Formats: sequence, C-alpha cells, structure tokens
Amino acid sequence: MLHIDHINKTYPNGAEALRGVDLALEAGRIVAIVGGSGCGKSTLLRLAAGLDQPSSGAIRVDGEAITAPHPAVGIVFQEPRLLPWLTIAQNIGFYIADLPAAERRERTDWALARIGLAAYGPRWPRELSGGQAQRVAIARSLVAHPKVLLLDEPFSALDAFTRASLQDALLDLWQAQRPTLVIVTHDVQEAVALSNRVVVMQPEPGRIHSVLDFSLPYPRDRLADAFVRAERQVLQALDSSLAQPGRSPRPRREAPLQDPPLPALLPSHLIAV
Ligand SMILES: Nc1ncnc2c1ncn2[C@@H]1O[C@H](COP(=O)(O)OP(=O)(O)OP(=O)(O)O)[C@@H](O)[C@H]1O
Repeated sequence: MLHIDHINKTYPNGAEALRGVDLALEAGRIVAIVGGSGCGKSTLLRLAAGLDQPSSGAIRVDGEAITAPHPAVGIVFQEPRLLPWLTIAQNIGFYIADLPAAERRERTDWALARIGLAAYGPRWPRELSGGQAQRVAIARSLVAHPKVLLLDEPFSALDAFTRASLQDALLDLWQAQRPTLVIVTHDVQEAVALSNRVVVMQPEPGRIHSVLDFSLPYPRDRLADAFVRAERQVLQALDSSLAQPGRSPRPRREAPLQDPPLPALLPSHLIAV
C-alpha cells in the first residue's frame, strides 16, 4: 500500500509546489493524477519515487519510508530513457541484474512477448519507434515487480493511435502483477480509460482539489455512456480546480474558434477533434 502522508514541498526558490497532500492507495489500485500546469503533479511523483525529499510529511510503501530510489517503486517518464549501448533484452533486464541469469532471461522473454516485441531482444534502442521504446521502458520497470509504478505523462509524446495501444499494453502488463499504478496525465480520456480513481489537483499551492472514483469494467468502451459521463465529471472537476481568482475559466468547446489561447490544460482527445 502506498501512503502519502501530509506532504508539503517548498523548493529552495520559495515555490510552494505541494501543500498538505494526503493519499492512501491500496495494492492494485490504478490512480490518475490530473490538473493544470504547475499544480505539483511531477513533484509529487518525484517525491514518491524517492528522487527528491518533501519539506515535511512522509511517503511509505507497505510501511517502509521512501527517502531514496527504492526497488519497490518504479518510475516511467515521458521519454523512454533506454540505454543506447544495451540491447532491448539487456535494457529490460537492467533492474533485475541481481537475479540468476535463467530467471532474468525468463522474465525478459515473458515481457518481450507480452509487449509484442518477442523478436526484438537482440536489437538496439535506435531501431525502435517511439511507441515501441516506451513499451520497453514500461516492461523494464514491471519485470522488477515493483509494488508501485509511477508514470509521468508516459504517452504524451505519442500519436493518439499509438497512445491507445500503449494504454492497452500497460493494462495488460499490470494484470500480471497488479502493482499500484499512479499515472500523471493531461489527457482526461486517458485518465478515465486507465484508472479507477482520478485525483484532480489545483495550483498555487499545489494541492488536491477532488478525488473521483469510477468502477467501469475493463476493457473500457470509450463510447459507452458511463465512460462519457465519467469524462464529463473529471472535466467539470478540472474546470472548478482552475476557477480561482485571477484565472480565466477553461474555454468550452462551443466557444468561438478565433485563435483562442491554448488553455493550461486541454485534453488531447479534444484537440484531436
Ligand atoms: N526544481 C524546481 N525548483 C523550483 N521550483 C520548481 C522546481 N520544480 C518545480 N517547481 C515549481 O513547483 C511547482 C510545481 O511544479 P511541477 O512540475 O510539479 O508541476 P506539474 O503539475 O507537474 O506541471 P506540468 O503539468 O506543467 O508539468 C511549479 O510552480 C514549478 O514552477
């Protein structure tokens, strides 16, 4: 279980990135974190990964404090960060180098097959498309069997079709071990497609605005009424999270299309329309 207990984070320059953030996420939970730019989403993930320290508060996984990178917590970034001097198989096996060779090979082969890249083990990262490389990055984290996997906008650099197929690949890999997944995304459709809880954050200072729970069955039909209703709920929560004094409300789709300023947060599936 991942516990985020009353986290505050102020950077040395005085930026108050997080104030009083509390979350308790049981094993197997998939949580999406959404919110306007600068509301502390990446900061929260970096703290949960042990890559930075909170100013106060604590992060624990199954009771153990996370104060530095820890094998129980994996993290995947927007870019795959594969090591170019290692083959695809070696990249996937990178975090399980301590395991006996046979087990390492077994896990690596399983992951390669599961992400549809069974023949790619001996190839090099430069030979992969962006979507394939990100599949490898996710597989690399999951073969280490983390209790928690954090994903910071993992699919935002990909086209809509590749993104949907990677969401499926992520769910498929997650099914095997069911770690807690925490995914930061700017895409409301992605949040609803993947998660059973959406945490909406708000900025200045970064804090939790609202938490929405969904129990839609997998695989999720993006056209189903319940899915569309859930998306609307999240969009409404986002609107209200951004409706602070001094901030313009997020433009709605029916607004005149005369070179509108891009809002701080516009779901990519709306941009694609
Ligand atoms: N290393 C840093 N030093 C100082 N301030 C920082 C640092 N990193 C982030 N901040 C500030 O902390 C706040 C939260 O930033 P963070 O990157 O966590 O937000 P975010 O929600 O992930 O934003 P975005 O959606 O734009 O990526 C912002 O005001 C940002 O300027």
